[in-house]
Amino acid sequence: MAAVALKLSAPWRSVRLRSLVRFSPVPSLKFHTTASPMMGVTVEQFEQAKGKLSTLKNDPGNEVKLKIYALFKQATQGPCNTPKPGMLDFVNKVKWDAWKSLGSIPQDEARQQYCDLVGSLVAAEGGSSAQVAAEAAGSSTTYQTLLVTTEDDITTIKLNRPAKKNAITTEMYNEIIAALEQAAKDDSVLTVFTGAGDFYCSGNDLTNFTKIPEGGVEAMAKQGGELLRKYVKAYIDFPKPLIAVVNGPAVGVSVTVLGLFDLVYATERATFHTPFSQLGQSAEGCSSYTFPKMMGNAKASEMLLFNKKLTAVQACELGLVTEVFPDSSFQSEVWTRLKAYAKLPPNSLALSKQLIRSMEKERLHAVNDAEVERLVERWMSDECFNAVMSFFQAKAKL
Ligand SMILES: CCC/C=C/C(=O)SCCNC(=O)CCNC(=O)[C@H](O)C(C)(C)COP(=O)([O-])OP(=O)([O-])OC[C@H]1O[C@@H](n2cnc3c(N)ncnc32)[C@H](O)[C@@H]1OP(=O)([O-])[O-]
Repeated sequence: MAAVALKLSAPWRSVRLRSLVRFSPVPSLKFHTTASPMMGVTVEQFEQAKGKLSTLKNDPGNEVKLKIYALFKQATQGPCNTPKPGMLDFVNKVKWDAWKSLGSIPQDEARQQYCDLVGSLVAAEGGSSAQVAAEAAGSSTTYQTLLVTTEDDITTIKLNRPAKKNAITTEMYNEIIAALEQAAKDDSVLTVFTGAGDFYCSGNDLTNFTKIPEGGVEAMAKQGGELLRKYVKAYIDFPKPLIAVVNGPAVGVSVTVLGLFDLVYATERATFHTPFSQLGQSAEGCSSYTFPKMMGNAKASEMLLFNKKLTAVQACELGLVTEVFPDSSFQSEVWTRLKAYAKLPPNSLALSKQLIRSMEKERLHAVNDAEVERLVERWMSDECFNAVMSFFQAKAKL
């Protein structure tokens, strides 16, 4: 999609660009209610976000404009069910693709994402209370793969590649590290991780293995190892309460690092899967230490060696998840609670967290180093190569 969208490039406010953003049928929104907050966004807030869009001075780029268009359509009309435009109808085809790529995400989730995205664009231009967290240090970093916002003393880092089930690309690892560094420094009390769309995260993006640098597979494995070490370190050293709002299935590295969070809230729809041996790989995210510690060797081995996928309730029984919520009330219950927690004295919270973690820090860094060393070897193995190839030949799905 990116390649086609680039061909649409036009200056902000040009006729062609306007046709992308304004194309949306604005009137007659089909909401069930006009007042009740759904996932924290009211119809009024959605309308305000729509109004703010026209005040943007800078062109956010075609990728973002398509995303805005798609979220608007999804928020107001639901999933895309219209016929696919013909191959030669380029503009309508990329718009249709963008809308279709949102799959079946609910209208309230789309409305939330729409407001988050518009809010972060407005904030990046310096005009909103919904501040982009990355701006705190004076540099107006915007993220390509994340939505990062700070509101009600909570910095939220939302993985934002719903069409790829939030699989983590190399760029995304780097952005998450940067977002965590920024959240550690900003004024927020809590930092929350969550995913856009119906998945929390499908783990490491397997296309990372197909980008072989000049030094070949060995260089790719070494660079990947360094990035992973830095990534996991960012969680180990994170100084404030870190909370996962697991909005759907979670796979691989997104599950293992949960052992480094302070609270994990999950919808009943979530599952937890670490299919390392199936992929010819080995445990990471400090899970070879945190999982046996929290659930005992036998249960941890079932997950880390034998790929057992846990339901949210099972993960809660084993101590990986703090609490499970019905899917229908997940967002409202969790956010109500988090907003109340964010009013607690911030220094007391941070210091207590650091006390709990401090005994473990050195050990966790050592575990991270050892796991990365094993993985670098694994990534050069035939077992791993064959598993990744099977995925791309569509032979294998978890
Ligand atoms: C770094 C440390 C070591 C490793 C740690 C790990 O995390 S190990 C764990 C590593 N993780 C895995 O092995 C998970 C591999 N993924 C799967 O097995 C399945 O996609 C699924 C079960 C997650 C979802 O099945 P579903 O039928 O509900 O949805 P769908 O399949 O239609 O997906 C929609 C689109 O997303 C794409 N996509 C999704 N995930 C990935 C990914 N990780 N990568 C790349 N792409 C991914 C998928 O190709 C498709 O793209 P398309 O065709 O539209 O261009």
